Amino acid sequence: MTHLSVNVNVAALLRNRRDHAWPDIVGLGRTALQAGAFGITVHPRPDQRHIRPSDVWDLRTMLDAEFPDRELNVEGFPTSDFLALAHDVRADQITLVPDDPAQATSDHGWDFTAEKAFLMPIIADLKFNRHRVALFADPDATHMKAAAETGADRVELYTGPYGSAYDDPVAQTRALDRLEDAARAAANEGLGINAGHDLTVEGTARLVGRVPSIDEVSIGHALFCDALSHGMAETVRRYLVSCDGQMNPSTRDCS
Ligand SMILES: CC(=O)[C@@H](O)[C@H](O)COP(=O)(O)O
Ligand SMILES: NCC(=O)COP(=O)(O)O
Repeated sequence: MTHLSVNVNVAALLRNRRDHAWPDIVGLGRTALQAGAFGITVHPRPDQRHIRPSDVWDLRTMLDAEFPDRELNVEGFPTSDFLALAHDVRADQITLVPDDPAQATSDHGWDFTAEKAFLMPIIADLKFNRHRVALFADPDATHMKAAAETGADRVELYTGPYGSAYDDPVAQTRALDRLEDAARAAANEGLGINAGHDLTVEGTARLVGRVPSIDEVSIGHALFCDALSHGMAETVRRYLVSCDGQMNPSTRDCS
């Protein structure tokens, strides 16, 4: 079964628009977990455009008190501030992403060969402190040997090109083939496989149907769009069906 980790970045983006106490990030996370999500993902960026360190602490407090069997996945570029936060909140999983602070969003994986010397000591220290380490990776089978050589536990396959090809069947199939090849290569190197970015309820079902070995998908943007129409609990239930590789009977309505 592919685990679902709900990324709550966009709820924090909405909260910061007026900086009131709503939407309630922790409350939405709680509803997602109550509906069956395996975990919560956050990406505290340096400019705090959405998730703030205080949000991460609040989510950790809720998880410890109410869902000790679920996980907190903290994503970000390994600055000293980021690593200190991820360590101090006892992130179950830390997903290292090669984002420049000015980037609009995450849109590429690591250059594992060029960044190996930089990443290896960081990964070794995180694993020593009992964090699972995932590295954001382009879906390229030829990159997986170098990814494994960093010592990481998993790769998170970047699904942006796949997700954005929702209206181009040829491009979507090509992207899905790349993801399947990359996942196979990652598994052959002993890496666990996560996936994320621009996944929808339909795209997740197709992806997991093709690559059932995926350990975890982290989904935020499309899931919250759907939750505007269907509510968080029902939306999570739909994404859990997709994480089983099954198409939902309901259509995705992001209106
Ligand atoms: C790593 C990745 O693809 C996403 O998890 C990322 O967190 C998206 O960041 P924004 O929500 O800031 O676009
Ligand atoms: N790692 C992907 C993630 O956490 C959420 O990405 P998105 O669904 O908001 O594009």
